[in-house]
Amino acid sequence: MLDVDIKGQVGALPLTARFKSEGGVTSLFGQSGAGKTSLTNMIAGLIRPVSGRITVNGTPLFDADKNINLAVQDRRIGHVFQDARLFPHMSVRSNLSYARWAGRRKATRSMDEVVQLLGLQPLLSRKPATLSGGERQRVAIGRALLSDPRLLIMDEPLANLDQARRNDILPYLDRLCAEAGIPILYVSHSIEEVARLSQTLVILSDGQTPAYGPVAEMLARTDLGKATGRHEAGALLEGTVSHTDSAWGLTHINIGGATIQIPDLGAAPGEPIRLRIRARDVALATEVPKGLSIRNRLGGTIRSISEESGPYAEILCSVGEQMIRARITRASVADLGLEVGKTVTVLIKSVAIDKRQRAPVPG
Ligand SMILES: Nc1ncnc2c1ncn2[C@@H]1O[C@H](COP(=O)(O)OP(=O)(O)OP(=O)(O)O)[C@@H](O)[C@H]1O
Repeated sequence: MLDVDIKGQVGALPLTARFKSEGGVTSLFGQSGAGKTSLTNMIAGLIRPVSGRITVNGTPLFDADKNINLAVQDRRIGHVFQDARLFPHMSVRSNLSYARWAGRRKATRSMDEVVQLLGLQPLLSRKPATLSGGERQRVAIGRALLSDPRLLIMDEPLANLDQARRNDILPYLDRLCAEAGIPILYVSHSIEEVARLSQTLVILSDGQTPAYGPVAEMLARTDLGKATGRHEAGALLEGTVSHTDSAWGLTHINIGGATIQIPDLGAAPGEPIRLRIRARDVALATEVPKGLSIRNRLGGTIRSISEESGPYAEILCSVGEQMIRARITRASVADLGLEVGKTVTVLIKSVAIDKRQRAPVPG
């Protein structure tokens, strides 16, 4: 449980942050300069807020009214930065054991467990300079975990990696987020990472937290366009694998009352899956179309239409209990007579959903 309600100042930027999360992975999402790093530095004790309080699992780290301001080392926060910051002269094994020693606590996780979780065994005798950026970040995460933190802060851990290295490390982050057993604050300006890894999403915009809540709910909100970035708009569907049609190479995902077909994921029936569907990959029809190549045709109801002046409109549709966003032209909205409450067929191209957008539902 993470409870933050603080005001502070970083250079010229006044920062006011208020959010609560029930644990698991909380993502702090915002554009560059929104104040993400400054906020995590306040939580970690590197910058002092002017007022308010910060509580992790019931322990106050900072409370201006009660004059509580725990020192950085007493906050027990594992901090993973964009650059791994490993000791260059030490092997991976020594970097990990140093963290354990520096933590000086009875760690809840053994070295073997952490090595296993992050796939570090083949790297143990190597020096940081011989590792790839993704491998270095995995070691940095392992080191942070071994200091037995009460909270793990990851500040854009993938920011310095190219797409191929990101794809290498993401499955480890999936496991970490599902199995870490401690709250994680994950800072990112990639909506893909946020949608994949987190349960709670906190939006940070111009030093303010205008909204926070369950990630699927937040991504379905069309009023947060400025903070989340329009081009990335999409919605998160949660479902389970029904079966894979190997003749056509398609996995069928049950999203509760409807099925979506996507390129074969190699996932077993029953496996929980998250799918981020980008708004620009969704089209709407007022009648069930015939002679169309798009396989995913879901019955939906329009719940909101964004008021915009540009050429595009964002439409939020409910499909069963889930929400899907469509980005279409305002001209189409007018031509088709789309309005709130109208039933539509939601069309999603199967090929638009690739493996990079698939994500397991964190446990
Ligand atoms: N020590 C400082 N002194 C003065 N201004 C600062 C300081 N640190 C940060 N700022 C300013 O505060 C604002 C927020 O910076 P911050 O690094 O927290 O943003 P961010 O959301 O983490 O950005 P990015 O995604 O680019 O890392 C920026 O305008 C930055 O220039």
